[in-house]
Amino acid sequence: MGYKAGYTLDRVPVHRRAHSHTHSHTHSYTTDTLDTPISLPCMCLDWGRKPEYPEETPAARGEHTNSAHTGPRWESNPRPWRSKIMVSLFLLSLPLLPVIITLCRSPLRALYHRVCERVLKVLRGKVCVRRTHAYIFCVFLDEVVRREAPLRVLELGMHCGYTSVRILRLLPTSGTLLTVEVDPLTAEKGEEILLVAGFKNSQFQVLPCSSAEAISRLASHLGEDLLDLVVMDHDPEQYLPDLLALQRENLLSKRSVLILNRVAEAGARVVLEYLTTKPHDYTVHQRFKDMLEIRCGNSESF
Ligand SMILES: C[S@@+](CC[C@H](N)C(=O)[O-])C[C@H]1O[C@@H](n2cnc3c(N)ncnc32)[C@H](O)[C@@H]1O
Repeated sequence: MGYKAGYTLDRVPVHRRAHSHTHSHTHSYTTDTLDTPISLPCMCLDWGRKPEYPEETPAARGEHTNSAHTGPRWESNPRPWRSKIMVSLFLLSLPLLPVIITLCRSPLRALYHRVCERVLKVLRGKVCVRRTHAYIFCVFLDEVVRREAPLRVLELGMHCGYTSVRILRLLPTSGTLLTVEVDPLTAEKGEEILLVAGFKNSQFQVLPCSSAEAISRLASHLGEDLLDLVVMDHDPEQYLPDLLALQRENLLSKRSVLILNRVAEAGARVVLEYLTTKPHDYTVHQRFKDMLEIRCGNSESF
């Protein structure tokens, strides 16, 4: 089999070494640590391309592509394992890329810094908005729970239990929390979090179902009691249907308090409109950003 001219990394023409090998390759470079030349074009950039050496494919040699190899694979077809090694080396060196760019003094470094700054800015903006909202909502909620010291609390939308923990830690000793989460897996994790946080099953109950379903079964959980506090943090489109269901089931008293989160969302508009049409039944006690505290009954009932 013939060869074409090429040079090793130490500038030795390839043909001197290629004689001792059964294969030689076009545009090959070798290092002293490897016995056979490495075909650089084969490394990783030729995925999906047609074979550069059609005469060396198993098909061209009359072999079936799935046939079992009798000898070591690298002897009959050396490229795949070399390619894998080179791809692995390339991938392993990727984490070093920022260090290399930072060390070299070039316009590339300035560009790299600018890209990093932009990415951080975008990420920081997104993360902060969410964190701030969750935090402000909990501060808002904490203040109401401290002030009202509710004994029976219903939370709609537990997710993984962050607000549940905040409520539970402020409840009076005999206070209990019923919390609803429609996603069963999330409800399971949320319950685990409450238990790990140190709360007991006598203090809370997780209802893994929709808010509508939970409300229809709530009387059996509450017995003679009514709800002192209802926290709506699930689906804003469900706020009005759920409020109407709570009324129908006679689960609210003249002293019940409702906390609604994310009322700026389009789905919550109908509940706000409804509340304005019932000034004798509901009073907006405070509004902060998109959070509302509503009292059942007008201000004279308090
Ligand atoms: C914004 S997250 C609640 C966050 C939680 N209160 C906290 O701060 O930790 C809304 C949750 O409500 C759940 N959810 C949405 N619609 C629901 C429904 N109709 N009934 C019960 N849960 C619902 C979602 O699965 C989601 O986990």
